[in-house]
Amino acid sequence: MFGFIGAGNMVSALVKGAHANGFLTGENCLITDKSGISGPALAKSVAGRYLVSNLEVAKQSDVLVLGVKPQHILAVLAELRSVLETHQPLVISLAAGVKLEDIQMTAGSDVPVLRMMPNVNAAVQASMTAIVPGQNCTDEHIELALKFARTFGEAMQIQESELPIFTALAGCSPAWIFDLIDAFAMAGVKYGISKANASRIVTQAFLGSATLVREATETGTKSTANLIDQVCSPGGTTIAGLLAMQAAGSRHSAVEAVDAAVMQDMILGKK
Ligand SMILES: NC(=O)C1=CN([C@@H]2O[C@H](COP(=O)(O)OP(=O)(O)OC[C@H]3O[C@@H](n4cnc5c(N)ncnc54)[C@H](O)[C@@H]3O)[C@@H](O)[C@H]2O)C=CC1
Ligand SMILES: O=C(O)[C@@H]1CCC=N1
Repeated sequence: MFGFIGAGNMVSALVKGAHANGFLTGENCLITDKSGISGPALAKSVAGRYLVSNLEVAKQSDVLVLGVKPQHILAVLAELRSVLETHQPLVISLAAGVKLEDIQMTAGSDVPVLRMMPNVNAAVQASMTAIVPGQNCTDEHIELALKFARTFGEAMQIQESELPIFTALAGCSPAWIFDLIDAFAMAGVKYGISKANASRIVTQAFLGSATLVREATETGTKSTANLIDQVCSPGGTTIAGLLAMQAAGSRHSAVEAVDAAVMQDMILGKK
């Protein structure tokens, strides 16, 4: 049985993806949340069960996914500690920043705990998800977590020290990419194209470009630099635009975004 505490943006995306895959069904999915609004709606959408109590969900779950904000996760775990110690479900934390050490200490020293960092693209089964197992996780726990994560996209096991940068590059980057898509679409609007058409055009450009990069790098045929050269005709429109974009700080702004996200991860971990 999979239990979810919190039914906000991330859990909704993840449950939707795993349900579309057929992994989560009405039979193996329990959901609760504090608002009492998003939880019942999410449970209904996947024919799962909504329970009002975090404790009840913890008691009935073999895998317990904590989808509350980082600021709330330790309080939620503390409230569940005695049930977790007796029942020992695999506890999966989605929280950015909050360290395994703190999760373990609050959940109980024998409880298997694991950090998972998915992203909102899980809703369309296109997440890039990392897992970091805690000291009590067996090979079976790790396999189960990877199997679960692969129902809503790609997954990899990493070290906890790599999680801040993974969170920036995979967890946060969808928002940055949505913002870029919106910015290019607005430029289209400036030149008289409707926002809907401009968004459609730009979205297809992002999709196609990502697909091409993946194919070229997986087959080892071309690097991203080769692909850039392929589009920039000498004296052409692309090189003029690319140099303008770089002069405006596009490369630097990508690094700045990552630096700020990594810094915020550290701040969340200290709270
Ligand atoms: N939104 C995203 O793209 C990603 C979020 N995450 C992580 O996922 C977690 C959830 O983030 P979001 O879904 O964006 O937040 P959200 O604010 O959309 O959802 C939080 C949910 O937790 C529930 N909640 C709050 N306190 C509770 C309590 N005491 N008991 C039961 N339910 C409670 C709320 O009712 C709500 O359903 C965070 O820890 C975040 O770091 C990780 C990767 C990506
Ligand atoms: O903004 C956040 O803190 C969460 C973690 C990664 C994406 N959203």
